[in-house]
Amino acid sequence: MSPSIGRERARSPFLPRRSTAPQAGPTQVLITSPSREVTTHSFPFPDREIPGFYVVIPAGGAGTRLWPLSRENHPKFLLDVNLCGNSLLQSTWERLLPLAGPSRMTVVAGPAHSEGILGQLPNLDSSNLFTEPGPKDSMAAIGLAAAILLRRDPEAVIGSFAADHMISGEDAFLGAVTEAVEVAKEGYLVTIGIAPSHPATGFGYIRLGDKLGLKSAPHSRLVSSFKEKPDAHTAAKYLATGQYRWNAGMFVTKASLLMELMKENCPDLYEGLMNISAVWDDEAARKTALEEVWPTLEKIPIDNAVAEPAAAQGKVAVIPSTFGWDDVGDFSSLAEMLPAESNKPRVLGDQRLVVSEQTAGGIVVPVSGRLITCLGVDDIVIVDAPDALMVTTRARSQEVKSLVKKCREAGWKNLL
Ligand SMILES: Nc1nc2c(ncn2[C@@H]2O[C@H](COP(=O)(O)OP(=O)(O)O[C@H]3O[C@H](CO)[C@@H](O)[C@H](O)[C@@H]3O)[C@@H](O)[C@H]2O)c(=O)[nH]1
Repeated sequence: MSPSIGRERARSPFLPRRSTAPQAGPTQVLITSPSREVTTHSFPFPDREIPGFYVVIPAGGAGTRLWPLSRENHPKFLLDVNLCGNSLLQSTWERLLPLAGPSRMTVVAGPAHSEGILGQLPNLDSSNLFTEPGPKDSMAAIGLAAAILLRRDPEAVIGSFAADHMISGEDAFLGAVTEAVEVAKEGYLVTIGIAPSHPATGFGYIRLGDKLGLKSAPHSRLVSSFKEKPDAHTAAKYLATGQYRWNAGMFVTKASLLMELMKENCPDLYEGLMNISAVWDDEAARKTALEEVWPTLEKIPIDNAVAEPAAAQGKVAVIPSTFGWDDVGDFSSLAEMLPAESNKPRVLGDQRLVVSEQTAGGIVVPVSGRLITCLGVDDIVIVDAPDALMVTTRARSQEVKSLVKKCREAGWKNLL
C-alpha cells in the first residue's frame, strides 16, 4: 500500500499550537527532552521554588541558520524544532517555572515577537515581558531586566537562560541552577559549565579555576578565564586538558552585582539602562525614554561586557554540570538529536515522505508534504518548506545564515 500524502498541510508542524501548551501547575511539569520524548514528571514544586529568584529569558535573534524553518516572524525560539509539542521557549519556561513560580518569570524580546510570546506563554504576566525597541545584544537585554527587577526587589537574584536551547537531564539542570543561586548570594557572577563532547568552534569555553569550597554549592569553582569561540585546533587542545567547559550563556547573579559590574565596565550602558528603568512603570515616560535612549546604547554581548573583566578580578564562579545541552544552532546539530539509521538520512517529520538509497548521515525535513527522494548524497541537508527549498551539506549548515543574507539581497525578503 502506498503511503497517502497530505498536500493540504497549510500550517507548519514546527509551529506549536498557540496557548495549548500544557501549563505547569503546582506539582505537574511537562518536560521535553532533545530525544523527542514528552514526559510528565512530578516536581516537589514548593520545595524547589527559590525565594527571591527571578528568571530572565532573553529571546533575541532569529536563528537564521534554521531557515526556512525559522522566519523573522517565527524565530527559532517560537518553533517546536524537535516536534515534541512545545516550542523551545515553552520548554525553557516550563523547565524553569518550578524554581521561580510564574510571578518571577520574565522575558526580554523585541516588539515583533510580543504577540507570539504571550500567545505561547499564557501564564506570562504582561508586565514581566520587557519589550526592547530593537536588538542591542545580550548585555542590554539582560541589563534591562536586571535594572527593572532591581527596582522591584533590591535583593533580587536573577538567572538568565536563553529562550532557544535544548536541555536533557532536567534534575541535574535544576540542581546546577540551585547551586548557582547559592553562589550568587555570596556575591559572585555565576555561570554553568557544560562538559564538552567535541571540540566545538561555535561556543565559548570556560577555564576552570580553584574550588570555592562552599558547603551549599559543593561543585562550585572559580572561573579562571573565558575563551570565546576558539578555532578547531585550539578547541581540541582545550578538551585534552580536561580543564574547560562550554559556556552555555547562562548567568546567575544578584541584580545589584550585575549593575555594579556594568557601572564599572560599561558605564554608558549602565547609565542608559538605569534611566530607562527609572520610568519603566510610567507608560508614556517609558516610551519616550526607549525612543531617546535605546538607540544610543552600546551593542555588546554580556560575555565581553562584564563576564570577562569580572573573571579577571576573581568575581566569577562556575558550576560544572552534567546535563545534556545544545543551542540547536544549525541543521547539523538538529541531526545529532535524531536517532541514526545506517545508510539513511535522519528524518525530522513524516518518515514516509522520504525515500532514499545509499544516502547516509544527513538530515531531511519534509514540511511541504511532497515526497522527497535522494540517491547517493551523504551528509546532505534538505529542508522542504511549502514556499522554499533549502539544500546544503551538514558541514556547511552554519553558512545558511549567509544564504539568507543572499536571499534578502536577491529580493526575497517576504520569505525570510
Ligand atoms: N532579547 C535579546 N536577546 C538577545 C539579544 N542578543 C542576544 N540575545 C540573547 O542572548 C543569548 C546569547 O546571544 P547569542 O547571540 O546567541 O550568543 P552566541 O553568539 O551564541 O554566544 C553566546 O552563547 C553561546 C551559547 O549559545 C556561548 O557558548 C557563548 O560563549 C556566548 O555566551 C541568546 O539567548 C540570545 O537570544 C538581543 O538583542 N535581545
